[in-house]
Amino acid sequence: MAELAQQRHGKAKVRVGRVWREGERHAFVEWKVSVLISSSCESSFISADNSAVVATDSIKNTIYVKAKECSSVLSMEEFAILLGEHFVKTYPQVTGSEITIIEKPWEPYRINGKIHHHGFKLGKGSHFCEIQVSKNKPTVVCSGLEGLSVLKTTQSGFEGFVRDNYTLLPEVRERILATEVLSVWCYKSKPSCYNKAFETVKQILLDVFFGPPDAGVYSPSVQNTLYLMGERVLQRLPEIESIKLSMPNLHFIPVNMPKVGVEFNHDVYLPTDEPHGTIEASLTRKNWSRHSKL
Ligand SMILES: O=c1[nH]c(=O)c2[nH]c(=O)[nH]c2[nH]1
Repeated sequence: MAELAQQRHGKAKVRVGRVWREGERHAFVEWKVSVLISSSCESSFISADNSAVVATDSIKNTIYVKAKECSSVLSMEEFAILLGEHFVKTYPQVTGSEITIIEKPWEPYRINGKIHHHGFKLGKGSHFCEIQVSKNKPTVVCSGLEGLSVLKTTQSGFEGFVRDNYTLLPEVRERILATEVLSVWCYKSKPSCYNKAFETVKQILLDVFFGPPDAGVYSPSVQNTLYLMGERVLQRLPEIESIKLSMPNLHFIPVNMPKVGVEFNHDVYLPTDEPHGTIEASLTRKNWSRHSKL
């Protein structure tokens, strides 16, 4: 005979994106929420009687319901407390709950000291370079930026694409646009300072992605935004010969579960990394000639 010494169940790593759109500036958080509840449901383990089990699927749904109910911005600690209390208060058989939340450190984008109304950035991105030295060819100098995560909570849509028997995606003029920018550019002449050129390119990419801090700029597709970002770099930095941009479309899926009281109103999202759209392009100057691997 075995003794059931301890048991818990719950749902782990439930991803939630929450946007609050009151006021002129949007607030946004991205959380990964895990819940474990202690409850008297030993009989589920021992004798296959599930009558006391709060399904882990319901636990997951509850996270989205509570995120929806939070009508103004709150800290993850406050959210965890109200979520944990919900399980303990709602179900007589639940004696305890453990809530763990990890928050992605999205921060509002700042342009010249002004806070962007709906643009967010994660980290700074890394600077890298790729140099090719040959005996009988000029040295090729390419620099790059990787891991620059950016997100805007509005001013993005995607319409007018192919609709056929395989299409489910609705056309939208309002969605979250999130990506992690990877870019490599190659020089045709030496800039006065490589580090300064890197900072300028990064600033241009960010400025074109986000648009002005108050109104932003509408993105009709990742493709168009990517092109405009690269084009602006070639316009502003004559020493750059070509630029490649790769921008995954990191989907924020609307959470719409009317049966449990979550009607999507551009507020609660399921953030995803995989699968993601893959959008990439290389831009060169019109009279560009030198061989490059771009
Ligand atoms: O900006 C986008 N470009 C696409 O090619 C695409 N495809 C898709 O499903 N969503 C999007 N969004």
